Amino acid sequence: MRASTVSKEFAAPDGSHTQVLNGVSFEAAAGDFTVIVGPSGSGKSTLLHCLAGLERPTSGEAFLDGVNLNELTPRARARAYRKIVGFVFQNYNLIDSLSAWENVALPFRLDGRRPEVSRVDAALTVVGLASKRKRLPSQLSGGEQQRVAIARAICSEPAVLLTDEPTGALDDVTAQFVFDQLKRIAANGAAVVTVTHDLVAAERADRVIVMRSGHILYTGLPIPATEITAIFAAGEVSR
Ligand SMILES: Nc1ncnc2c1ncn2[C@@H]1O[C@H](COP(=O)(O)OP(=O)(O)OP(=O)(O)O)[C@@H](O)[C@H]1O
Repeated sequence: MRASTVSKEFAAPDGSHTQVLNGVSFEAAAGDFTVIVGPSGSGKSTLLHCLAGLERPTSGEAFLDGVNLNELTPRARARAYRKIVGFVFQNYNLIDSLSAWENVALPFRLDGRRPEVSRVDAALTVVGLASKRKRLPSQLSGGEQQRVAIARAICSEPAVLLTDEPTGALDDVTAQFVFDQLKRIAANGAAVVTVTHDLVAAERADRVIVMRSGHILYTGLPIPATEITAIFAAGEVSR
């Protein structure tokens, strides 16, 4: 997945405009676990939404498997996303009336296919929820619901996995576990892109992107959390 000079401007009802992304470019390579960090409001989620096709960039392009998404019809774009991209966003989008297992199996049903039982079971095992597979979302904690959403996203073995704060509702140990799983999914060949506020966890990624005010200020190998904080504060790369 590649973003090329992506900009995004939001229009307010009073006619004013907010420039949220300013010509952002980067590539998330297959096999890499890329983490996006930045202060609150720096444009991380907006970037992820543009990559996920949920927001249309004001200008710039996003490429999936080398295909420019702007050049596809909405239907072809939706199909490309369903086939290639998995998402975990902040509101986990679980269906209340379905069990954890059924929620994880949902993408198969939406695709008109019978769920592959072994894959659904394996995905729930990866996130440590095999024993709670029959529970409804309302019978799970927030962190467990988040992990069901992760299991659902990884179940279809997407080539690109986009996750927004996947560990936001988790304790440190479980968060580390989830990060390790994301890293493993990348090591198995997917391009995994994760937005997080966890700067220490970011040190374990393959690549880090540091954003501020809609710009990418650093992209490269992981750097210590203290250096990232310095970039947030100074607005420039400290090395
Ligand atoms: N639909 C919208 N209309 C207007 N402004 C928006 C909209 N969505 C986001 N913004 C603004 O864009 C800026 C970036 O938001 P975004 O959610 O991308 O930031 P973020 O870095 O993910 O922040 P956080 O870490 O707090 O989740 C914010 O100032 C936000 O208020």
